[in-house]
Parts: sequence; C-alpha cells; structure tokens
Amino acid sequence: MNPCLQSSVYLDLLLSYSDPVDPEEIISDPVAAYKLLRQLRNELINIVKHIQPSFYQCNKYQDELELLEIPQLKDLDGAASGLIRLQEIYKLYPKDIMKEMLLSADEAYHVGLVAYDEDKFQHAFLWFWYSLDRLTEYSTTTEKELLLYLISSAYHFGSLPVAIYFNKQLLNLDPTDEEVRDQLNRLLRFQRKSNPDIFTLNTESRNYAKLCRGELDKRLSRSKVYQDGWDTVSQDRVSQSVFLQDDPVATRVSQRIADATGLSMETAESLLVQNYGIGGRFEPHYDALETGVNDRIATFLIYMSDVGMGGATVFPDIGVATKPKKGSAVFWYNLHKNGELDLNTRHAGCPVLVGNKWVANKWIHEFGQEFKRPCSLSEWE
Ligand SMILES: O=C(O)CCC(=O)C(=O)O
Ligand SMILES: [Fe+2]
Repeated sequence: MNPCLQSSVYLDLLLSYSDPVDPEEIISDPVAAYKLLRQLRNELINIVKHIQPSFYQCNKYQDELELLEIPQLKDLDGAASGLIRLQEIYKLYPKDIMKEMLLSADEAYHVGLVAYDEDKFQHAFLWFWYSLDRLTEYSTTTEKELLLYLISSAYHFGSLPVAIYFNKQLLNLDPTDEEVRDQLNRLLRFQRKSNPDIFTLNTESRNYAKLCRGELDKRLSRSKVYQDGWDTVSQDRVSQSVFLQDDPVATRVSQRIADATGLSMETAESLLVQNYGIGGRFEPHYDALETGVNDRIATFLIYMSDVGMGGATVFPDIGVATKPKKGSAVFWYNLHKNGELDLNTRHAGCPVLVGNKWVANKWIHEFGQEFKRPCSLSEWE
C-alpha cells in the first residue's frame, strides 16, 4: 500500500480513539476514568511507535499527528491522585472504590506510587497491599518491589509492627539477602526503643474530612478514664464515645443482652458506642471500678465493624485475644461470685493499624443479679 494512504487510514483510526462514545458516563466513575486513560495512553504510544516511520515519509500528516492528544504521564498521575483524594475523604479501602471495575496489580501499584509521592503513606500502603493480592504472572510489578514499598509505607505512617511483618515476608523470599536481614534487625531494634505514643499519629484527623463523611457526630466526644475519683482524658484511652440514652435501638440491644446472659439490665449503664481511629487504643485496664458498691459485675462488648488491621481485644494475663468481627460480641464477668475483682479480666483494646473500629459496651452492675447470679461465700469463687 502507498505509505501515505496507509498513514491516512491509521490516522483516522487514531483520531477515533480520542473520541470516547459517552465520555460523561466514563468520567462519572473515577476508577473507569483512570483505567481508560491508562489504557489509552499505553495503546496510543504503542501504535504511534509502530506507524511513526511511515508518517515520516508523508510530511503532510505531521500536523495531524500533533493533534492526537496522547494522555501524558502527569494526566495519569492526576487521575490517580483523584482516586486517592476520594479514598482519603471518604475513608474507603481500594476495594470499596472499585465497585464494578477492578484495577490490575500494575494499575494499583501506580496509584500507590502516586500516594507515596504525596506522602500519603496509609493510602499508599492500602494500594500496595491490594496490588500484592492481585499480582499474577502477567504483572510487570514484582512481589519484591511491593514488599519494599509496603515496609516503607508502614514505617512512614508509624506502624513498626506492620513494617516488621512485611520485612519478614521479604526475607522469606530470599533468606540470603543480607541487606533485607539488616533492615529487619534495624526495625526490630527500633521497635524495642520506640515510644508507644507513635500510635497516636493521626487520631485527631482533620474535621474537614470527617464532616464530609458525615462522621462528626456531635454526640461523640473524647473518651475518658476514671482515675483518682475523676474522669480524665488520657493517652491510655484514645477513642471517641457516647452513651446512648433513651435510644430505641439501644433498648432492643439491651433486651437481647438480657436474654443472652440471663442478667438483669435494671442497673446496667446505657450502651456506650465507641469509635477508634488509626492509632486509637485502650491500654490494659479492669472494667470494674472497685468503688465498693454496685460495681460492674460483667461486660458485654459488641463489635460493630471489622477492622482492617489491629484493634483486637486482648487479655494479657490469660493469653486470650479476640479479633473484631462485625456483629460478634464478647462477654465476661469482671467480679467473682464472692464480689472480688477477677484479676484475669485485665484487658486492652490494641491500637488500630488500618481502618476504623466501632464497638458498643454494655456494663452490667451487681444490683438486680442477686437471684440471677447468686453470691458465693467462698473466698475462691
Ligand atoms: O475496644 C476494645 O476492644 C475494648 C474496649 C474496652 O475495654 C472498654 O471500653 O472498656
Ligand atoms: Fe474495658
């Protein structure tokens, strides 16, 4: 075929690319828009590479070639940045952003890199993690690259345990890699020395984003701890909470707790709804207040959300850990039948590493349980 005629056919084909059928529909889905832009860029670059030599023989098509607006790398970064902004404001996981259209491992890796470049390490982490999950033999991104970025992102957002976890995975890939082993040892040394306060990073996240999510429920306020006769704000308890009084749903929940435990709710406290952000936690404590009369005989703790990572409730003295699972609950007696504090009930809410934790506590008191959980005179029970 005449090279000039051939060029003209290619050119028509190329120009038809820049004219999507229904741009509005595509643009309304940010993931689809990102994907389209990326595919368009890759394909156009490929085609132009193949046909450029024949274009050079026909000068008259040079100008048209200029017309062809191949998306630039900065356009692609911009689209990724838009996804990250959505994720940030609405606290979404990558999988929540992608309803129908899934990003490939390579695409998610690129979004992660953009987030990382913007110092948004928690978001970068989530994209790298998603990418790792979707890695296939056709991906150009490698497991090693992803693990390196997962370690570095976790380190930057202040989560040494997570950085160490992925560093161990990286060492598993190649146990002879001395550099990776040295890095792991550095992280472990650093962990031994570090101040646990690092976990408070980001707990007071910006009101702006919270308001956009409709999350700044004015009823929630910083939780306090009971110390020396006072309720005080403390770094030992980083969460927001509210007692739900006269709430019809809380009343139904209370009835179900009564049915499940066989205990009276007559003197129980109102349901306490509690929210922990990243780094939120409750250091080891007893729920019983040891005030002498009508103490908290039992605790019913309901998990209202799953948590991305961290946030378990742990009982260090008996070696028990329960992982939050939306819709499940833990129940325990804080007091022995003789009314003494059960020392085994010391427990903690571990720091939330990824995500958001919602729980509801029902503290049940002694009065009203006389026939439901009879007292014992034994000093052992
Ligand atoms: O959030 C948790 O897992 C524990 C909460 C707790 O211990 C409490 O609120 O007293
Ligand atoms: Fe507690």
